[in-house]
Amino acid sequence: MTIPVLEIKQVSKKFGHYQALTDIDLTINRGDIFGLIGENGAGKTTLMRLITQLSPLQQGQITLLGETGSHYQQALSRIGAIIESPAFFKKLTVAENLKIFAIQHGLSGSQLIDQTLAFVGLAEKANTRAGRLSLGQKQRLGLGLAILPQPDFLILDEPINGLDPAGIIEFRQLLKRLNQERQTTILISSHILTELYQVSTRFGFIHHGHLIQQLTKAALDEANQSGVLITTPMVASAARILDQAAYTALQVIDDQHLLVQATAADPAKINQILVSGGVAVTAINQRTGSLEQYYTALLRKEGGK
Ligand SMILES: Nc1ncnc2c1ncn2[C@@H]1O[C@H](COP(=O)(O)OP(=O)(O)OP(=O)(O)O)[C@@H](O)[C@H]1O
Repeated sequence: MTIPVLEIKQVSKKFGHYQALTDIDLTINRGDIFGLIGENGAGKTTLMRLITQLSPLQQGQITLLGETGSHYQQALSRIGAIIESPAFFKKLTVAENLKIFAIQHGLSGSQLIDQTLAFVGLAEKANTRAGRLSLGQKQRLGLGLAILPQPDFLILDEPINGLDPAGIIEFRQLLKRLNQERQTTILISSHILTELYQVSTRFGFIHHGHLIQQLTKAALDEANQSGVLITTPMVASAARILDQAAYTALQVIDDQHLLVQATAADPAKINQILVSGGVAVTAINQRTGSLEQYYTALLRKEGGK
């Protein structure tokens, strides 16, 4: 059964005359890891700030964990968030930071703190001042603070920024464990699309404040099928000729690109068929689909509108 954790309806946001978000409709269901993708300034942080009420909602409706209006605050106590950089007291130790956060949130028990330290891999740094942690350890402390209240829903804005490759992998594993072991639903933004692809179960693309597309990982994989990518100024003729030559799984990506969706297709043979049919081929490549390619193609389409 799908249970919505977050329902955003027709949300728009303006800063003065600047329209930062326009008519956003988005539902995140329990168990999702929702990857939010967009260029710098697209509106990702603004959306997260609206959800967490760090910024006032001007237009539209947001329902969080089934609550809206005057009960929204109650729902907020059941979520964890890292928006922009994680905030903590630099002069206090890691354990003291967690303790203060626990007190602020009406949580008690050193067991919870120990558990959280172990979960984020900071048990050995419990008595280190937070300001002395490495960047990756700081990110983990940020995550520790966010998950301390055992939230149902976690909002993470660029949580892996600045991490080294090993740190990124560790962070990914932490998020997957949270999702699988504690059924935590996660909304995460990142510019590292290879990483976002690994961790997310659904994706949403924001462009100039519009949510231009949402899709599941399965749908993305299907749309992103590997195959042979043909670049040609004669896409329509190329498609007709290949169809006649029994290449039926064809995807016209845009007016310059055509994909033959068959992993076993031979680029040299396809090239020969096209050239002998009088089609000019600018380039022909074996393609392995990726989130990055999908996103680039989506932006190309948006740019062409
Ligand atoms: N408080 C504010 N006042 C005025 N403009 C703002 C404010 N906050 C955000 N904006 C503008 O709204 C737009 C969206 O910003 P936002 O921070 O949401 O983008 P983003 O998608 O998170 O980008 P990035 O990937 O760079 O973090 C930007 O053009 C930004 O300059």
